[in-house]
Amino acid sequence: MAIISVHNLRKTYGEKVAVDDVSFSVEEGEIFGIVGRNGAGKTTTVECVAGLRTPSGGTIEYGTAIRDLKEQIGVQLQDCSLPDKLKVGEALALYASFYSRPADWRALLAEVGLDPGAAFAKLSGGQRQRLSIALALVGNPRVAILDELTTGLDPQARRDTWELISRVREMGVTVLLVTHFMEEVERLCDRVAVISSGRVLAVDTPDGLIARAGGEQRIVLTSTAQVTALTALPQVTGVHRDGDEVIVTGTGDLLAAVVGALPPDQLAGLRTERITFDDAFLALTGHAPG
Ligand SMILES: Nc1ncnc2c1ncn2[C@@H]1O[C@H](COP(=O)(O)OP(=O)(O)OP(=O)(O)O)[C@@H](O)[C@H]1O
Repeated sequence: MAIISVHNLRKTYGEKVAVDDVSFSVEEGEIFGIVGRNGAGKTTTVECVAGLRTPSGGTIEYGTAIRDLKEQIGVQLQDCSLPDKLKVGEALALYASFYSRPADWRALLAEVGLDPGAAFAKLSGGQRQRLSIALALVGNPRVAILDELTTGLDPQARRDTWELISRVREMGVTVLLVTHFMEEVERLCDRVAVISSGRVLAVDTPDGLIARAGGEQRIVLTSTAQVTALTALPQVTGVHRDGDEVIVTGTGDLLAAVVGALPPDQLAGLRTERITFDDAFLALTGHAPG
């Protein structure tokens, strides 16, 4: 049963079409990713889902678990900011007072690993993001919308935040995650909608999207390899140099074809690489994420 179903969503700001035609459904209990580069329409889409913006067209349906958007959809939007001197515990207590059935905010703070006595100004980037997750959860929502949570975080803080997002799902909260980090999508999301210029290009599992990239494989060789011998192979779809390496992409039995086409001394350092969600994104949208 879908907890959120978006049908042909459109949102314009004057002449500007921010969201052109977006449709997707989020199942209860999943982490659903919305991925696309800057300006693709991700934030506008989730703001419409959260009831913070009025769509210009299309419909958004909610499952029976959502009776009141404000109560049952918790939102963490980009750039959370609070008064410098406000303490973490005070912020949680204040936000809890907005809801009819708030979570136990002390337990929530323990879960995200924050000291209730810490002042907002003293928090690191990662701690601020953990606070924003706690604020999104304090109303005991059924769905949490998390928008670009890990942008600007160092790798450790990003990994900690990913762990926390997994725990949010384990608490039974459905997560709608906006991101342009492909690694985040691969690690966290059950399914993902790829958005470009206000339109959905694909909705699938991360693995499904990778498979859609044409079942392409990639082989990396040292730069002494004879590129012309490779481009003539029917299995090869692309050859390009990247610094000291030659990257060969293709389909079918690419490895055997490449090994057969080159003398052994040119096969030194040969390795095969897994196609990543990054590659799939590139194949779908024609441009790199971010
Ligand atoms: N209030 C607004 N008024 C006018 N244009 C807007 C407004 N909000 C967003 N836009 C424009 O709509 C388009 C989609 O913006 P949106 O913020 O939804 O994209 P996004 O995918 O979330 O991008 P980002 O990753 O940069 O946040 C952009 O071109 C943006 O400049």
